[in-house]
Amino acid sequence: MTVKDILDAIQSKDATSADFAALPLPESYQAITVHKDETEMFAGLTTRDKDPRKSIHLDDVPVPELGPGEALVAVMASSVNYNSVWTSIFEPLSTFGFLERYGRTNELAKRHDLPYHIIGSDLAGVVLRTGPGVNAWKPGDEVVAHCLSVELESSDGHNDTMLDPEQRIWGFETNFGGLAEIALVKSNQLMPKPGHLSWEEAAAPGLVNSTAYRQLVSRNGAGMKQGDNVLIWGASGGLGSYATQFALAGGANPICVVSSDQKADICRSMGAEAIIDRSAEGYKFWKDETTQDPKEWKRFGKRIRELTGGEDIDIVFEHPGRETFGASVFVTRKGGTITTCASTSGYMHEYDNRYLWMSLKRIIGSHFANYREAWEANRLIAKGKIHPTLSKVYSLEDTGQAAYDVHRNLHQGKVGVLCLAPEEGLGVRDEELRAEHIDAINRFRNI
Ligand SMILES: C/C=C/C(=O)SCCNC(=O)CCNC(=O)[C@H](O)C(C)(C)COP(=O)(O)OP(=O)(O)OC[C@H]1O[C@@H](n2cnc3c(N)ncnc32)[C@H](O)[C@@H]1OP(=O)(O)O
Ligand SMILES: NC(=O)C1=CN([C@@H]2O[C@H](COP(=O)(O)OP(=O)(O)OC[C@H]3O[C@@H](n4cnc5c(N)ncnc54)[C@H](OP(=O)(O)O)[C@@H]3O)[C@@H](O)[C@H]2O)C=CC1
Repeated sequence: MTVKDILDAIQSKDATSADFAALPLPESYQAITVHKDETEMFAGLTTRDKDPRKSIHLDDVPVPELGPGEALVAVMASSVNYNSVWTSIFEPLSTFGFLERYGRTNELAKRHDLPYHIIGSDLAGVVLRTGPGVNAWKPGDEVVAHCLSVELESSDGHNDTMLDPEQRIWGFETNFGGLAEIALVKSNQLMPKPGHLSWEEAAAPGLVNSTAYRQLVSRNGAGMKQGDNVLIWGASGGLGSYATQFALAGGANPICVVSSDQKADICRSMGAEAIIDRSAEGYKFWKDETTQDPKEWKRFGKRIRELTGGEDIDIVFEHPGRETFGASVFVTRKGGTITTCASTSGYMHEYDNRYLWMSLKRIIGSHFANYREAWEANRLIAKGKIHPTLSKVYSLEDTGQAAYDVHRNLHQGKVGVLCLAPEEGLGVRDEELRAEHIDAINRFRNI
């Protein structure tokens, strides 16, 4: 039995759940990995010079044992997230530390502590097997998986599953991720695959869409409301392309920051009007490595006021971090909110606290999304209210190049990866809904 037999079953129109359940599992499968004995390979290099193409491997790996409450999924497609870039350059720390720590928690979790890390935090595919106690899903179900892995044995996470003390991001802080032909997930990560999308389109939004939903829309994040001026950094990037859609769909006013004409055009085509090209306008918030330039914050704020008819920002959707955070705090209106989920350019932020406290602003930390938020975000995709922002699609063996593109900011929106899917465009079940939204679905393709 090989993965080819699994693919044949997925592509046959008449395979039943019983047929999938009867398929023997292969002994091994292909997966994108990083290796524990290579974690020092980039020592001494700058972040920019660490090349994911050198650390990312395509390996044959054994199928992991299936535990209670878990599912093995045949992965048709996945996508590249920035967390896989971090893993592949071993920053800010090697993810093998996460796997070791997880492995120490219980007997079953020991499976995750291996000398290789199968990465990837998105998937679209078909359930192959479910473990004891799983009733909601069965072999043959077409699914996407969100990346929240929690144990929920502590009451801390019972109101908001992101607050579980054993909260992990699947494929980053756990093993057996989605950039592979088969993945292991907790069954509570599974959600129905939106029927109007192909495998690679369905695999694209998961992580970033859910994160943007919590960070911007949810009451756990900024709780955006109609009319809010929302400053969105990287507005055509992974997170930003969903934040922009949420702002527009929610009646807010996105002020989109991008770094090229092409990206400005993408934001315009999504429906945004207020756009700032940070490259063309040359903002330099730091005079040198340790000194910021408040004059540049003011120039940036003035530009925002020009675009808003004199208004300041209600919500900043932050993730670049050190480079932009001082400006973000400054341009926020009295009582406004800066919500942050990342620090791509550096995690030791500096800002002038007088502008925060004197103007009663708030900084909110946000991370991925809880079970419910991830489900709500996926529902919006399934209803055609929010669309995938898939640009380019790579083969599994070219994942290193795909991660390189994201690391070097050469990409637009989301970058997809075909895992078992032999070509793009497969897996669409609802042609009618697709036809209704085809332009929006294709907006980012091949640019
Ligand atoms: C969905 C996608 C998301 C993304 O893409 S996010 C971007 C990628 N992610 C990242 O870049 C984050 C990577 N992770 C990290 O960098 C680290 O993961 C953290 C900095 C988040 C945490 O580091 P850690 O080593 O796990 O925690 P500690 O707090 O540095 O050390 C733990 C030790 O510190 C003790 N401790 C914690 N809180 C307190 C306290 N309040 N007072 C005293 N001690 C404390 C603990 O007990 C423990 O101790 P003991 O080492 O002895 O076990
Ligand atoms: N905590 C969480 O749950 C999550 C955290 N993240 C983190 O968020 C960050 C962004 O992820 P994602 O959106 O997928 O990545 P992308 O690279 O797809 O998009 C980020 C965009 O931010 C802009 N940007 C990058 N650096 C800077 C800078 N120095 N100043 C201003 N703008 C900048 C770029 O747009 P442009 O050049 O057009 O301005 C870029 O396209 C990563 O660090 C990632 O790890 C992501 C998802 C979830």
